[in-house]
Amino acid sequence: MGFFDRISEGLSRSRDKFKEQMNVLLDRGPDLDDEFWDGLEETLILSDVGASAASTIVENLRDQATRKALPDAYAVLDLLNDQIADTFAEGGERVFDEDAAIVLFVGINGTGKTTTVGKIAKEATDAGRHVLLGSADTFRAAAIEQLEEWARRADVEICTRERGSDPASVCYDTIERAESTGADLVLVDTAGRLHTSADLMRELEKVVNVVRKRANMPVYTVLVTDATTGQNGLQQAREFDRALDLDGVVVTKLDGTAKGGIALAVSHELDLPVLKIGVGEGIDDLKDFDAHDFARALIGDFDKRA
Ligand SMILES: Nc1nc2c(ncn2[C@@H]2O[C@H](COP(=O)(O)OP(=O)(O)OP(=O)(O)O)[C@@H](O)[C@H]2O)c(=O)[nH]1
Repeated sequence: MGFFDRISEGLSRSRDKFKEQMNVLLDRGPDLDDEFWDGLEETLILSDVGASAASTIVENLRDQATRKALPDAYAVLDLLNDQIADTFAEGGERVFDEDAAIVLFVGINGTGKTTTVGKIAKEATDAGRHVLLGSADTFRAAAIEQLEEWARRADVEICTRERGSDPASVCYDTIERAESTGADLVLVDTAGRLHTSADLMRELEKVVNVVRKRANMPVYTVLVTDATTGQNGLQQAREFDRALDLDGVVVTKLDGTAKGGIALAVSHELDLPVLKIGVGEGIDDLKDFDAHDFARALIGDFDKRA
């Protein structure tokens, strides 16, 4: 199944929610009055795209409606998908397209960091890259074994230390190993932590700083966020970005959530490109992000004139 079919299936609940609210708004007629614009903004906010993205989208559509003398709400809705796509931050290609890079995966507990590292390892190996995994999640007992299992499935090497070890030391070992083996994509799994825990966030900052100082290739920090958490994901992203200066975001669990709009909220408000999306638990359930397909899957098409 291609990206669009997969994401379209996954986001059907988000799309149904949006459609239902839009239909209520359109029932009063297609006039481009203040009630329509306010209603559109509210519908977007209720779809979890965030207040900032919703306001940008409506402002730009209003501007286009005036410039192009659009006749009615349906003409505006024809432009909505493109406008949503344009509201995503751009520039994520470099993270996985560098000749060599270290990518650290961070986020709160259970968002899918380990799973995402495993999926990316497989994808990158299949594309001919020399991948090395680092298990800096030394906190959770099963995390090391879980990543080892993913390494086995993806057929890549992994650096680990026993549970309770200093995560920064694991990163050191991993970088040394990458240098000696010539690995060109190093994926580091870190322990999940609440963005509200100052101690744990400081620990993560230390790990990232150690890697940035020691590494001889570009270092990227990527937030793994779970779409099912909705608006809470935005607050998490703010805190992780403040602490680590993130480079991008992977949005997981987009299969079957009504809160898929959160991907846009995080990307737009924090200017973070969406690098990949997770649409299931399997090794192949990771897709490259395509803003236009995503917008189409989130909103659907609106042709009620017929
Ligand atoms: N449906 C679905 N489940 C996912 C996806 N990504 C991960 N999961 C599931 O989410 C659960 C948590 O995934 P992990 O990879 O262990 O999460 P983590 O962030 O490493 O967890 P901690 O190390 O405890 O913070 C597992 O059951 C995964 O199978 C996805 O895209 N869709």
